[in-house]
Amino acid sequence: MNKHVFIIGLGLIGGSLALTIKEGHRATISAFDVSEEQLKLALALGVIDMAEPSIEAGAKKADLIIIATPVKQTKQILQTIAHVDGKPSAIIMDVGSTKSDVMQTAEDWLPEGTCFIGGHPMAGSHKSGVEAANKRLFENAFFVLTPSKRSTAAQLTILKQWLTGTRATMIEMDADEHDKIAGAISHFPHLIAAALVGQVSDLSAEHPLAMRMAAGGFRDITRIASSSPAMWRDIMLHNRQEMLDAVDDWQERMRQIKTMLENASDEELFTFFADAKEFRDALPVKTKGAIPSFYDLYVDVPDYPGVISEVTKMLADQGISITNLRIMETREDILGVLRLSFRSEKDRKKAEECLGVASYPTYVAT
Ligand SMILES: NC(=O)c1ccc[n+]([C@@H]2O[C@H](COP(=O)([O-])OP(=O)(O)OC[C@H]3O[C@@H](n4cnc5c(N)ncnc54)[C@H](O)[C@@H]3O)[C@@H](O)[C@H]2O)c1
Ligand SMILES: O=C(O)C(=O)C[C@]1(C(=O)O)C=C[C@@H](O)C=C1
Repeated sequence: MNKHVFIIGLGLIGGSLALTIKEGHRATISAFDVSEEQLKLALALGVIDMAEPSIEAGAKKADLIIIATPVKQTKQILQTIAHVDGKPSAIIMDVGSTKSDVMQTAEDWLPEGTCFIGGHPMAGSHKSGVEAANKRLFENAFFVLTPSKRSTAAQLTILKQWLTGTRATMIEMDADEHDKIAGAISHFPHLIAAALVGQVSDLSAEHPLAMRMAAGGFRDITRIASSSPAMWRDIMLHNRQEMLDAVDDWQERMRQIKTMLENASDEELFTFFADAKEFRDALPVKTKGAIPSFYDLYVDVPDYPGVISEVTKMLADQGISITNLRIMETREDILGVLRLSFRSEKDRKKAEECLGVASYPTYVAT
């Protein structure tokens, strides 16, 4: 019999999951979203098969329910679902960036025997909405699952089968440990990115050139400050203690840096940067996960008219598709002024070979 998947909150993550499930399963996928616009768009883009008029209507018939709203709403939705007379075999999951509060709400509200498994794909974007949904978003990323008293090993296996199309690496983790790690590698960096933007924003009131001069370094470290403010407000409030601890730790680090600067301690400053570089360089580059790889290739091209079309034609002649092209405004630490993005490592390798034959130096950023 045809299975039914119901997604609540059809934005970037809900939409991307719908696309991955569609690929691997013959299931009807329906969704509910408070935004009718999102539902209309999702239907037009073929992301879902049908829109539901309410949470109750979709939850009643679903085999798999995915809650993909901001975390504050997820907790309210769990309370709504608790009153729905759904299929006894249904699996309910969420995709929220914080886990402890959500797991506690499921435990407090869902009736005995209802299956709930927490989820968090460690991949995303600063973009929101179903228009940004992408079936490859989770490829090679970690997908954290937090099983609970409300789930069995067999149900966890079924859920993993539903999620095979993500091509993500499933890992199981306790909610508190998840929140500690995600707090350090995702939540706190968003706080710092926004604070850095605030610092430059204040500076540009007096020095308007600051905004225009902002180059690769500032752009790289602050890309995530363009994310949804509502989503990040909720994440901060749902991982508040970890954030408070991280702020304390950060203040202590800043105090140490201040001392190094006051004392002009060149050796200590060198060690500070060298230690950071060593750890950062050791992060995996080929797989997604803590830091996603985008299959980018930097090409050092001479400065003459028509050079970009020469490069793109060369790749097109070899049947290699480019998913994105950017002319770098500054060279920074990367040689090459053209950044080409590809869909896969295989395409990037082919492009590297093709451009190498034509004597264009190419570089892969690590
Ligand atoms: N964006 C990321 O990088 C990322 C990555 C992993 C996990 N997450 C988590 O995934 C969840 C969704 O994030 P997103 O990036 O897809 O956000 P999004 O803004 O793209 O989508 C959220 C959707 O939920 C809908 N919504 C809000 N309240 C609702 C309600 N009460 N009922 C039904 N629909 C409602 C919104 O209209 C929107 O369409 C969040 O909990 C977030 O923490 C985000
Ligand atoms: O790439 C981005 O824009 C993200 O912010 C993705 C990111 C992250 O911090 O790494 C954001 C939130 C998530 O819960 C998981 C992934």
